[in-house]
Amino acid sequence: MKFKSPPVNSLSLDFLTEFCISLEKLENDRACRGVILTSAVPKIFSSGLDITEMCGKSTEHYAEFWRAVQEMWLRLYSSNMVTVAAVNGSSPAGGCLIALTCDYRIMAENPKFSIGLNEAQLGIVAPFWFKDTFVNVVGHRVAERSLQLGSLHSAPEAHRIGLVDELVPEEKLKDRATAVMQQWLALPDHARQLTKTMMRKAVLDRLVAHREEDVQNFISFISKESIQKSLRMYMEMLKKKKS
Ligand SMILES: CCCCCCCC/C=C\C=C\CC(=O)SCCNC(=O)CCNC(=O)[C@H](O)C(C)(C)COP(=O)(O)OP(=O)(O)OC[C@H]1O[C@@H](n2cnc3c(N)ncnc32)[C@H](O)[C@@H]1OP(=O)(O)O
Repeated sequence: MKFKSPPVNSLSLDFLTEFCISLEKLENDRACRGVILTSAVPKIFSSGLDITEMCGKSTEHYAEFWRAVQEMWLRLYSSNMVTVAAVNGSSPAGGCLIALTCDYRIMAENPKFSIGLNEAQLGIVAPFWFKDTFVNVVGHRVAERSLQLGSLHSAPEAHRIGLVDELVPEEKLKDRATAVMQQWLALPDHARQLTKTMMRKAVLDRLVAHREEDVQNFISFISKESIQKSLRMYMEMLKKKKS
């Protein structure tokens, strides 16, 4: 599956809805046992949640948007398919979450590409299920430091801390992702799927049990004037960086 929402594959409500529909179709297709996620946009895997969806909108819109973010994560983290992220560009925040939610991450070894949960840099807080997914990949200490600092890690550093499983030259990314997929698909599906469920169930159950509470927390957090101001300033900073 190739993300193609230029300029930066930001995760808008439309993007998330289409992503979930595509994932559901693949999940229901018995002939499909695995999916490789990558980007058709040069240099960017995904720029994370679309900030414009979280600025100056109604409470109803925030609720709908956040439910779509939750749905994307719940479907991908609990997928029966083998999921491999072929990270061919930068991947901050929600983009990093997508990669973390997969079974395996391969990143192009370009030191200009960065990845991480940088929410703190925007003055926002990564929700508990972003944090749980991160901890499950890199461990508590690395996750804590990285989250508090809102670190964006260069590709080599991301590999060193275990955020990505391997680095390959960009031109070899597709072949390597295919080889990894074949390796994972060589196992009997039922054994691999039950193991995956066992490893991820507690974290998935936690969001399922607190889903509506999480929506309400998001709404009250994002509606605060101080948070809206931080997001507006961040968007302005992104635009200024260009000029
Ligand atoms: C107490 C507990 C409560 C818990 C409550 C939970 C609250 C949680 C709330 C939110 C969680 C959010 C997670 C996120 O994912 S937030 C998004 C974070 N993303 C980023 O920080 C990335 C920002 N973007 C960049 O760093 C760069 O754009 C980059 C991706 C590196 C690409 O750089 P470049 O190629 O140079 O492109 P430009 O910067 O020029 O960008 C092109 C245009 O795209 C716009 N843009 C970029 N990113 C986003 C985005 N995420 N959303 C919307 N729009 C984005 C950018 O402004 C440019 O627009 P324009 O051409 O009009 O100037």
